[in-house]
Amino acid sequence: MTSATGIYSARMINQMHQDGAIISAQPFDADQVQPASLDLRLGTIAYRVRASFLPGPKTSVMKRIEDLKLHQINLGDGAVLERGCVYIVPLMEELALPEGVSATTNPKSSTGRLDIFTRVITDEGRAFDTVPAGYKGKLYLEISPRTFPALVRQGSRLSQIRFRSGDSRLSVAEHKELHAKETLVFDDDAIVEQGVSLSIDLLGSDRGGLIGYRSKRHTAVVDVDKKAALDILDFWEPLHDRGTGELILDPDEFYILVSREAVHVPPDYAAEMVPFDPLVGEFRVHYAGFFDPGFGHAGAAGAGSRAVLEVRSREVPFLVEHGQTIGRLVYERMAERPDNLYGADLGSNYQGQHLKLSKHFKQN
Ligand SMILES: Nc1ccn([C@H]2C[C@H](O)[C@@H](COP(=O)(O)OP(=O)(O)OP(=O)(O)O)O2)c(=O)n1
Repeated sequence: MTSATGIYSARMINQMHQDGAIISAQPFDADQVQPASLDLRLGTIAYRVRASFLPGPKTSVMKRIEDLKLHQINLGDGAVLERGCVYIVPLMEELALPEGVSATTNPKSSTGRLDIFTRVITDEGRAFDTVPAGYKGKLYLEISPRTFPALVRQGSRLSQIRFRSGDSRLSVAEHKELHAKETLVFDDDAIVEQGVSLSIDLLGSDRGGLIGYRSKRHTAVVDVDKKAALDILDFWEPLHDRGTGELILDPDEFYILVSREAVHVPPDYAAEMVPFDPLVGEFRVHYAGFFDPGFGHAGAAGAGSRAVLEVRSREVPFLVEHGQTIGRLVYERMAERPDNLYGADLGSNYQGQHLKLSKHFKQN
């Protein structure tokens, strides 16, 4: 195994699996290892709990589940997870990480686009979605569908994990340098600081004024494992610009919007979208997410790819305007260039996307 610092590539993830650092009773699914991440699979049982929690030092997740459990559900034949309820599911993958290798987890983009709130918890964990270096033990997924009831089963993949050694996030100067060389966002006025800023497109000029979607309430169930199965209009209300370039976010609603800028992740890098500024608390990109090496890369048929924004207002109705900054893409070095890039024959769902709902909907 190479000792290079940075995000682990698909090859290095497979190597960790062979070396016993990632343990799973069942072999990986064919497309489970992505260019710079591994999808995590649900195990056989979901525990419905009264409240979300972090175990903290000296406590295991199972111990907390025993205290907070309402009932348990077998996922073997599939089960519907209800809106607003909190479930904890032990995952099929376990870890025995070498010292110096840590990991972070994040909902898959498809999960975020369905407003299914998910976070990974570890034994003795003090933070969500954070796996400390050298962690040995099980992984658990907290799941809470916020908008649509979700049909899941053993093996469903709702979240993903990224491994890294050291910290290879780029500094301000390195972001500026990489942007000058590779163009990270296609915008003449790009703001490049600790990451590149992304703003909202509320004109939809290239889509006949379609600016996004607002979720409907009281819908049918979404089967998380079925692609292109659902009619958009049964679940979403399309939103059109009426010449103002503005939108009032209702705090009780969930929105899918799109970035104004096309984005680019060069092959030797991975990126993560984070809220623009935690102090701008009125609205946020809800789940943000991992961006793969090669996303938006012309050499992987990605030129022009936009970032999809899952947006919620916090407490009050909040007016957002075309071009308003909403998120930040922070770049990190890969430990090595992945053999395959996002979009290059990997069955990737979102390469080259503009405004795009999750893969579960029939796209017109
Ligand atoms: N808020 C976000 C998060 C991610 N992405 C893009 C960049 C990612 O490289 C791509 C795929 O992300 P995931 O791997 O998280 O998504 P899925 O696993 O659901 O899709 P795929 O099967 O295509 O990998 O989507 C996006 O446009 N907007």
